[in-house]
Amino acid sequence: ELFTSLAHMERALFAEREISSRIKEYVREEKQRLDALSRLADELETHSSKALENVDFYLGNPVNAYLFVKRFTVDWERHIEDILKWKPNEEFHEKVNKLKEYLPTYEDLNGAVAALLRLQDTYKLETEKIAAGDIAGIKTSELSAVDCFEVGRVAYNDEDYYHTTAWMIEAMSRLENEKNKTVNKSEIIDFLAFSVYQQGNVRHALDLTNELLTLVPGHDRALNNKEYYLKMISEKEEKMGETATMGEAATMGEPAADEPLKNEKGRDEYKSTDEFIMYERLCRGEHTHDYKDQHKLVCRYKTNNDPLLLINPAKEEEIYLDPYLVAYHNVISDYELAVIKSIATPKLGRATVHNAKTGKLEFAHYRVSKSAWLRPDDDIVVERVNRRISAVTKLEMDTAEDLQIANYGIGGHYEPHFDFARKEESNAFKGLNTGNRIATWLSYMSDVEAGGATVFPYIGVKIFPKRGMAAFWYNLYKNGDGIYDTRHAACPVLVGTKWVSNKWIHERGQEFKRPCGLLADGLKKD
Ligand SMILES: O=C(O)CCC(=O)C(=O)O
Ligand SMILES: [Fe+2]
Repeated sequence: ELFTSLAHMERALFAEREISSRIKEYVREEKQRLDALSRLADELETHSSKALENVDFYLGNPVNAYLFVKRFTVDWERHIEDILKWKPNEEFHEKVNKLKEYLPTYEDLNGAVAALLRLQDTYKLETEKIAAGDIAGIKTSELSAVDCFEVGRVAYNDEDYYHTTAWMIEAMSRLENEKNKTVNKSEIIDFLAFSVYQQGNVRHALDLTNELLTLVPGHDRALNNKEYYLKMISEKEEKMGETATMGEAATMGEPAADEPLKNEKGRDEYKSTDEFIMYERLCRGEHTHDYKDQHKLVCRYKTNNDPLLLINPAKEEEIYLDPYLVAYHNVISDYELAVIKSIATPKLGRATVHNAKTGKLEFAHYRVSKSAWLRPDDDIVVERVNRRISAVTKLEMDTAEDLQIANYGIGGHYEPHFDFARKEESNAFKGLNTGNRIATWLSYMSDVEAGGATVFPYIGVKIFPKRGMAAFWYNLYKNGDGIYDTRHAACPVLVGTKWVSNKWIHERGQEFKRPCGLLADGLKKD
């Protein structure tokens, strides 16, 4: 009796000890979870308060924009969701889920990567430099191996094997230097092998697949692919005949392993036209044309004997003589710009701009019309600006078309076009009843940190935006013919945001200001 009872007691003591250690284990796990949550909260707080200090600066950078979107898609799914799910608290989850509505999605991730890759192409940015946090000399966050890997993966899903290869190679090289590896080497090789195969480099794909198999010996897909690649190579060798040696035959007609083929898929024919090539060169700020009249260009104070300009002359800089193209510096004040920006409301329009929410390029212009929502003072400011434009250009201001305001985000651009209607589009401005667009006044309402130039590919002119500056040119000769050399485009914004407004001036009403002529001339205003 005593003996059994003692045995019971002893078992009870063991149980007591076990309960204690279970509790301790539970508390340790809870602490870990709370530590992780608290680290996460700190991280989100640090990040958001730093970004909120200067939102335009922060989100105006394509790398920051990508990293921001990535943290709420890929990172969230990989690391954050688990921490939050662990021991759920319903009220907490309900609140977090509500806020998630405002967070970026995978669609945004695709958009951010697409913008980054488009900018990489237009501005010829090296993958290595972007990853090292250098965008055309502007310092940004560095990318980790997994950051590069995710860029490559988005490109891969888009069947863009050229960029997949470049970014996976960069991920590999970043991985070598990482103390805490952010991604598995085998995952990178897996994508890389397939993308170099898609680019036509079977031998390189085979080498990579062998490397993958040394890392993950039983990898099913790699084993299958290896067999397939070997078969392709031996078929090719047979075709090459007996004259070539084995090694040569296998690589003949293929690029060297370190020289991936450029994938042409998705690049429409337009992109290889002279015009597009010139457009991109000008966007990069390259010199494309020698201008024979360069020495004739002057800068001058312009008053046109108009009282408004006598007290405050326009600072005119000639850019081109035929077609006549000039810039006016500090011609619109910061206050006026602020008012014009504030009255811009989004409406469907006609330019390709970057939608920050979807990350896509879409048609959207901001249109200002003289309607009820204009505050009385705003109206006066718009009138005042129009009055100044009229004084400077010596043209009548018309209200046939509303002031068009465009806000381009990262990657936002507008491909080459004419502002006037061509003969075959005789109906273009019919409804307006004011004729064709005789001239364009383009106001720059913001500085742009990098990119975003207005370029004229036929004459080799590039104008880099400056806040308060305006560009002015005639679209039509005096006889009404269109001036085709005015074809122009807005380059993608590389860093920053770009605000412009277009004031189109029409033919009607200019009868005394700029009389018609019989000839295709009359480019000079005086
Ligand atoms: O934004 C620019 O630089 C040019 C815009 C333009 O050409 C237009 O809106 O018609
Ligand atoms: Fe235009």
